[in-house]
Amino acid sequence: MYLQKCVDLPPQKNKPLSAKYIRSFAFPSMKDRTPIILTKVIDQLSRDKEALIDKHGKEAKEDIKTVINKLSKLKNEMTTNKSFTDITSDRPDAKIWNAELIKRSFPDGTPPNWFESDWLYAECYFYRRLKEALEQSTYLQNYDPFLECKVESFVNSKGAIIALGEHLNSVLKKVNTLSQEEIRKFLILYLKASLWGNRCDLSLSGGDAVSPDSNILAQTEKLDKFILVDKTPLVWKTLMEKKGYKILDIVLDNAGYELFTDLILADYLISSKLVNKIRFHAKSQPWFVSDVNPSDFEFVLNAVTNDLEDSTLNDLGKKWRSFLNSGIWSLEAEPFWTYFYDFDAMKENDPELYGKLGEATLVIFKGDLNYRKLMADIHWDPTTSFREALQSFHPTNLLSLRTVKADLISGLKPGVAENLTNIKPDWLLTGEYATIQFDPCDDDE
Ligand SMILES: O=P(O)(O)OC[C@H]1O[C@](O)(CO)[C@@H](O)[C@@H]1O
Ligand SMILES: [Mn+2]
Repeated sequence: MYLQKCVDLPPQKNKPLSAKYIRSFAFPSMKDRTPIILTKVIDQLSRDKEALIDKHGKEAKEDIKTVINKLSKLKNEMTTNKSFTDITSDRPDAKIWNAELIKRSFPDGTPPNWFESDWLYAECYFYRRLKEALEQSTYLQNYDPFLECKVESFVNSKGAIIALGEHLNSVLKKVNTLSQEEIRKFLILYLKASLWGNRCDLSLSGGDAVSPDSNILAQTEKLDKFILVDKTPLVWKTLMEKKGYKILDIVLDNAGYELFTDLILADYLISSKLVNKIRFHAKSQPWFVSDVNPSDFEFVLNAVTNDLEDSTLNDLGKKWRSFLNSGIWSLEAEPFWTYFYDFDAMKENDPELYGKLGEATLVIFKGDLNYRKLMADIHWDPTTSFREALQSFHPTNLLSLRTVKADLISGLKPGVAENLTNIKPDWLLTGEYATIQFDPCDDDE
């Protein structure tokens, strides 16, 4: 039986998460959630078939059929726990994936599989296989099966988007006369809006739309009790103490509403002169359903600029475009973000990117998957310090804004995790709770 090697255990202390532990979130995620995501991709392709044929001609029909067959085969491989196969692709990253497959093979040479591997590796491999099927086609090379649900998430959040946009606009009108205290207060407010934006990922919901409360700014205070660690004072201190030219990196998570909250924060940081330049980091391929690709970034910018109902949004959109044109903002999509690597592995495997992040005064990591990578996807004792859990990853001052959606965490005070387990056994999985965690730059110590 294919699940024979799974054990009836919860995640194991100080070990990477894996679907082999039946009482961990990785198990139902690999058994049910990922195959559902794949089924939805196949359904989406079937729905888009006519439009794709209209666009590319009837030759596309066979092409779509071949991709659907490959994806159905992938689903079967996953649900019957088949061994992983090499990535067949001309893209340079294939070599890295294929070398990893050998590295992770069992002692008898059998390649890794879906349920016994580390969960992070298996999940990332899934999205790489999805891309492989598209890459091998003629007409679907750049097809994004998650595009429609990402667009929908933006459209469904319109109320919250307008409210946030108008709030920022009214603050920026008086930005030059704000006191230090007011500048600090609004920084914290927009950091929290961006944090709670992370509740709206579409991977946990399997692609179903999740809409934010349209009154998110009024909500942030009420939500404070769900923030288990709040290091916002250190963000303020860091930005205040550092003099001269300040670069901020934002390692983005989800498209749609969450991206909009990130752009609001980024605008505020530039307009209040807390930083001088912001580099956004997106994913270069469809990733964990709702993660931002460069085209999703473009979509949000265009949607905001051309919004027919709200001229405040139009003004923000024009300003954001000018930030991009002048280089005050930039958008990058380095391959490292769509590998299987955790961030402890960055220094060794992408020293250039590690060095680049080191140029920044602060790097913000958004969301749950980035958090998992920060933690090397290890089930730490919850009282392990955030710093220790980061292991070798200390490129510069680092901030994580995460709503808690997977069974790992660090930096909690003794007793907090146990208490939450008593009152809400699934507290690690629902996105209701959040953490704002900070690691200072080594040079500052
Ligand atoms: O968009 P986020 O916040 O990274 O969340 C992604 C979801 O995907 C996972 O990383 C695993 O599928 C979960 O941990 C989380 O539910
Ligand atoms: Mn995501």
